[in-house]
Amino acid sequence: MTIQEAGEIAPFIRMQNVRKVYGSGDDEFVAVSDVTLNVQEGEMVSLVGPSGCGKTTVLKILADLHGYEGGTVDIGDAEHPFVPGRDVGMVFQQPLLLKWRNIIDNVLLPADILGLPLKPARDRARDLLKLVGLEGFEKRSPHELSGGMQQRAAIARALLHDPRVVLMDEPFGALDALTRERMNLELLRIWEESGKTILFVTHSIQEAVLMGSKCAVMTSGPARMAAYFDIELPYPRKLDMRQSAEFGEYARKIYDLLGVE
Ligand SMILES: Nc1ncnc2c1ncn2[C@@H]1O[C@H](COP(=O)(O)OP(=O)(O)OP(=O)(O)O)[C@@H](O)[C@H]1O
Repeated sequence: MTIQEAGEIAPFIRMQNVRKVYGSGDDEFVAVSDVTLNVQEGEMVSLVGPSGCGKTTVLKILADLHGYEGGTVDIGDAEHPFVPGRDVGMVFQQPLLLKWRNIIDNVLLPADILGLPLKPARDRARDLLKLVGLEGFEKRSPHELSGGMQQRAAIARALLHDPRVVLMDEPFGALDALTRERMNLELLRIWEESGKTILFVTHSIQEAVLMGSKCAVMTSGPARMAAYFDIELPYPRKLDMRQSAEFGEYARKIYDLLGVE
């Protein structure tokens, strides 16, 4: 019986035993040895692990920027085929705004690339700038905005073409601690309002627990998926939850999986 016949909702993203090797021959390097990950539509999955364990590689495979040598990756279904160029939004550690474009024109970049009609795209860019708290900054240059504000603009840009999945690679890693905490709460709000499926890569165990509805823990040597579990903390998530026993248990579980004393 298939999952659909059993009455369950098929996962939106299905990665089974994915293996990725860089180079060949003597230079061969196994970046990811065995990743299995099912993501339902609308989930926020935090992907946590040490540097070099293959987190970015997993995102690149999902965005179809990389092939892979073993396993299977399926996204969407036959009725709604997934087209990475159209259906993925990406946010990186650096906002990567074009300095010669003002903020709204930066947010409009995917419309230029995908050839979307400009008028509705501009209206959507305005709405998204409002969603990320940048209303009134449309005409500013990137250098006039703080690092946190620039990253908000990058999030709006990633949402412009209404992607089905947003891949975020250490999006707040370059921000100071206080701004990072504020952005964590902002992203949770944006996620709840937009209903997007988000994969969120982080090195921070606390951030992984705070942000995730699910958490994937990856370890290195060899790089593999050590665990994948629900984070059943209530919503809306709040910073002071980090002091709760329940939060502490999730954090301890991840520390144990990563072999951190
Ligand atoms: N294009 C490439 N060619 C060869 N090796 C690569 C390439 N890209 C990544 N690697 C190697 O694959 C491993 C996994 O890299 P990846 O960037 O996925 O890790 P990561 O967990 O995202 O690391 P970080 O947290 O430091 O960003 C690393 O050892 C890296 O050196």
